[in-house]
Amino acid sequence: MSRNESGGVKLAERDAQADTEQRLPVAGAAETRRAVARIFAADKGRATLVLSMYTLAAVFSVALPILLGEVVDGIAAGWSLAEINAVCALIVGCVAVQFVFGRLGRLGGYRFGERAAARLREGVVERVLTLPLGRVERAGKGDLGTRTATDVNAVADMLRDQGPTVATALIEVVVLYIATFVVDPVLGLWALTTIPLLAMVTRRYLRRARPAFLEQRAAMSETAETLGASNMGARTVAGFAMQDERREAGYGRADTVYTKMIRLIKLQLEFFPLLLMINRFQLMIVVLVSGLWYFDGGLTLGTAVAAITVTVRIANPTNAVMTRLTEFQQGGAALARIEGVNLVTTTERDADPDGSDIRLDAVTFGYGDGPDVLHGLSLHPRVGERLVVVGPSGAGKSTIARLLAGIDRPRTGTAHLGGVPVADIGIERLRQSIVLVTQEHYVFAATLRENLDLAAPDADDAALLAALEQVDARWAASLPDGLDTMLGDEHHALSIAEAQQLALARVVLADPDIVILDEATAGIDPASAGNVEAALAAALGGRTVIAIAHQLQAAQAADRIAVVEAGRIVETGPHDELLAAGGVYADLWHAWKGA
Ligand SMILES: Nc1ncnc2c1ncn2[C@@H]1O[C@H](COP(=O)(O)OP(=O)(O)OP(=O)(O)O)[C@@H](O)[C@H]1O
Repeated sequence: MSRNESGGVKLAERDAQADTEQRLPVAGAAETRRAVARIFAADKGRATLVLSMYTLAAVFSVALPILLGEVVDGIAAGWSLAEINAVCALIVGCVAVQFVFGRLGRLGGYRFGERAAARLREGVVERVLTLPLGRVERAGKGDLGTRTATDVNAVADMLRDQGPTVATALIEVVVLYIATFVVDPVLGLWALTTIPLLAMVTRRYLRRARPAFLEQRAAMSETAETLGASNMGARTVAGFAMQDERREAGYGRADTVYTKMIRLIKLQLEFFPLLLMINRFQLMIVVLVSGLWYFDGGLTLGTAVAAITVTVRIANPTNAVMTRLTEFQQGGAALARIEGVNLVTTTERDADPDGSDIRLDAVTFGYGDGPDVLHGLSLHPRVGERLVVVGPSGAGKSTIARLLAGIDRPRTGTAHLGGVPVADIGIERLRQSIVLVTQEHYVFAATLRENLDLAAPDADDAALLAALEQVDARWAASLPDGLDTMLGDEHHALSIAEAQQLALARVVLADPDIVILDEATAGIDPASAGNVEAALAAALGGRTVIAIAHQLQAAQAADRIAVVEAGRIVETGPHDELLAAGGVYADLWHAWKGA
């Protein structure tokens, strides 16, 4: 099977698997409420100040209808012009004060939201970085991507924009209800009569909307997953004429999102007209009662006007709260998903290795619920040895690398570093001992210096340049701004080979005891790959190097070669010995030489 074909089969297998992969958990309502409480507790002072501003703004705003009622009664009682003017001036004063508190509150609310969103974003990224790589991979790129980007943005939007609006409106509603009691306690009670109805309708809506929002967001994640897979594997999709299949998969996902959205819209179409009716009903009750009472002589005209004006004003903030409930639900669903990342249970990784002896003993391993791909395999690289692992495509070479690097745990048998299971060693500690370099390299949109010193924050420029030289990265010398050159697609884009050399330079700088290279020079053209490998070998002298290689050239120079076939080690020994033995390695060598 050619490399391209093997890649195609793997893509198809892995993509099909993505559906059944272990999704990250989603937090329940109680956990989400605790997350909200944590957000507020983290900036308690500012939150209290902002809420006080909102309350003051609401209090000064209800002064207007109450004072208006006073003016009406004052006119009826024969107030002088000066008295009327004084109350009107008071009204203007209240409006001005309300405006100032309102603006300050909004500004403070926005700042609070911005800071909370930033903390949330940092928190989730930090958490993802502490998760074992195997768990992150199983979560699926689409799901994780949606949680760390789309969901965090939705919560940020809720905290920054919707949050202050809803908080202001909620406080206004409460203050307005209190005001109806201040105007007249009996009318206040009448205004409250529609509350049970409102609570019932809202509760019913929220109960049905929460799962609907969660389902809609999950469907969006799955769409991102499917489209991402088609995108990443575009060449393979074309090579295997899988366009129709992929298109159908995309349509299928989009259809699910559409169905979920329609369900939500239907829920809202039921809820909002009901809300409007309840508002109107409340106003009708207060107008009717205060009107009848006024004509009966039990109420002054001013009190009736004040009660009706206050009740009219209840509708606006109530609607503002309810309309934004939708965004709040979206934000709540997004927060539940972000909080879910914190709920991922991982075994405590606190084992402390004694030395740098690494070994696999009788390990079996398979992906997910799939069959074993390694069968009782043992491999013991000697300390300081350069061991090359070769074998046909799909034999299990990369899987060996993953077990040695502690990304996955064996099903049975042991993968030990310094006498303890590799997968039990804390990520930070493990990275001091082992670095795995694969074909996937990431070039950060940052300077060359920043791209390098993430592997060794204390290294000076001379050390960074020496590391580049040690991996034969001559291109670095001709960069316009040297180590200060900005890298990344929008600045100075590196070729695949250059990005691989950058990754290898990071290994030199990180200086771990054990380096695992999984086809780490595959993107470099074969002629230069030899130079890079020789330079790297010199740089890594004294380290244990386990290299997975397709190019058998690398094997020739190794201390020892391990040949893997169908998940088992079938031969080990130095090049000359294996060649003379005339077994699997000799066949591979001759085939490679012939090619
Ligand atoms: N993430 C995965 N999910 C499911 N199966 C996988 C996954 N990765 C590898 N496999 C399967 O495990 C087996 C061993 O794969 P592995 O990548 O270790 O082989 P390899 O020798 O490194 O192959 P290659 O030389 O093509 O990279 C193959 O059958 C492969 O299809």
